[in-house]
Amino acid sequence: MTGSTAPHGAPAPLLRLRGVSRTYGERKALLPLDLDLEPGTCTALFGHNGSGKSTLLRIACGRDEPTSGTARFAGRKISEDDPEVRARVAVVGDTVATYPDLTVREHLELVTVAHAVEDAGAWIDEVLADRRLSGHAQALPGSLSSGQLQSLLLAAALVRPRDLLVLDEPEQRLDPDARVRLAELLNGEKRDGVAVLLATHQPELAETVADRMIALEDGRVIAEGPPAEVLGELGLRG
Ligand SMILES: Nc1ncnc2c1ncn2[C@@H]1O[C@H](COP(=O)(O)OP(=O)(O)OP(=O)(O)O)[C@@H](O)[C@H]1O
Repeated sequence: MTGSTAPHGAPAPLLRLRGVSRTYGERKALLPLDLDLEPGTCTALFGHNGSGKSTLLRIACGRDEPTSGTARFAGRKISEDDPEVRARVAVVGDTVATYPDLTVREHLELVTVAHAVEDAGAWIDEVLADRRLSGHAQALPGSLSSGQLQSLLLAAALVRPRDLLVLDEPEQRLDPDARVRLAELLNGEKRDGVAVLLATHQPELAETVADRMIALEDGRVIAEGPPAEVLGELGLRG
């Protein structure tokens, strides 16, 4: 699915943003920027509250349209209304949205049915175990801790097919052990050829998983490059 190749032989970017900006009324949430994301790579967005990370992620997954510029996924304008985008782009948002009357397992079953996943039972068991949720499979969301709810959001993205994984601060509410396992998970996604785009407030996560880091401030790119270099520029590293 991700095997397209650019004319010069390098993998074609799965996600290509060109001159993308977003304005809300008078507020410039995002100034024009470019971003290419290739299969099997991870780009991390970093910046203070309100710097524009979620705005960029919403455009990248087709939930919002840029005020200017173009956002393309696999060569076509990205929109979450596009069945191909819904089939290939998995999103872990920054807010927890669950059905209060469905168990943890039923949430994941719902996702696998929607995405026509075959042999979903065993796969759901595996994802539940990886996210340390096996003992809560029959629990309703209201009885979960905030970290367990976050793990459920991650699990819902993992039980379905995906070529692009977009995550908004996936480390939030997770304990240190779960954060280490999150980094392992994202590196595994890259090995599987998934393109990963995440916003994070955790420099260690960016350094462990990201090939490229984009630091934003007031909607503007203030540093961009390998995470160690960007964190150095920001004075957040040795
Ligand atoms: N729907 C909206 N209407 C008006 N302004 C918005 C809207 N969404 C975001 N903004 C503004 O755009 C700017 C960027 O917000 P955004 O949510 O992208 O920041 P962020 O970097 O993700 O912050 P955080 O780290 O707090 O999640 C902020 O000034 C915010 O107030």
